[in-house]
Amino acid sequence: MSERPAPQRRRVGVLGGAFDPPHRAHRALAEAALAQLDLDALHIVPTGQAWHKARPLTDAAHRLAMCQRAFGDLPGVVLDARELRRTGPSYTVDTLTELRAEHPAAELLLLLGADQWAALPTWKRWRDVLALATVVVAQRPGCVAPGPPGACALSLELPPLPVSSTAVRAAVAAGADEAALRALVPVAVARYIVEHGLYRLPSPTDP
Ligand SMILES: Nc1ncnc2c1ncn2[C@@H]1O[C@H](COP(=O)(O)OP(=O)(O)OP(=O)(O)O)[C@@H](O)[C@H]1O
Ligand SMILES: O=C(O)c1ccc[n+]([C@@H]2O[C@H](COP(=O)([O-])O)[C@@H](O)[C@H]2O)c1
Repeated sequence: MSERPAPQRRRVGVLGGAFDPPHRAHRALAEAALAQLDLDALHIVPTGQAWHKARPLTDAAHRLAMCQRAFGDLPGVVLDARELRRTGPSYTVDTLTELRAEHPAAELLLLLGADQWAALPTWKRWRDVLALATVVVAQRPGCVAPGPPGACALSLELPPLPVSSTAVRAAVAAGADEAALRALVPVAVARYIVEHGLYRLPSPTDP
């Protein structure tokens, strides 16, 4: 008697970030995850209140609109605004706990750049994060990331991409136009930044 193959567990990826703004490395990370991890869905989760970042984040509505433009066309992507709706600091353990309840049988795969993998021991209830999800790490230029002692993660194949949201904001503040921004962020995000005047330094003529 032939045995039936065990049903595949649903695989749900989670890519969280401030996305202030989303840039080409975020997009490459999402594409690599979809291509390499056999995901049924990839939740893009913009951070509500980033307790771990010193600067205030740009309005949630702008960051969500830019995520729509950066990731919305990728198959399987779910724009997940739960952290924007939640009051109080955004903790990944809360998001994963909710996703676990919504997808009880699924494997959750949490995507992290190497900097956040190295910073994991500073996260709220980080051991619970590791129990709730399989961590998948993308290397990041300039960051050697051993992760917490004894903790394991999968790694994503991704060429090193030396781009950050900090560099994008600095480029706009230094006067980069839409054409120059396209090297750093997806085309539709570059257009959105310029149309909405995001990240510009206030000029003396501004009201
Ligand atoms: N160039 C990159 N290569 C690999 N991972 C990245 C890269 N940039 C961001 N990430 C990862 O994407 C996730 C979201 O990052 P985030 O939105 O904070 O962007 P950022 O570029 O690090 O922002 P900022 O410069 O404002 O700190 C994090 O897990 C981060 O490690
Ligand atoms: O839960 C935490 O304590 C925690 C601490 C630092 C970062 N995170 C999450 O990790 C993701 C990437 O963080 P960042 O700073 O690179 O945008 C994002 O979803 C953050 O909310 C989560």
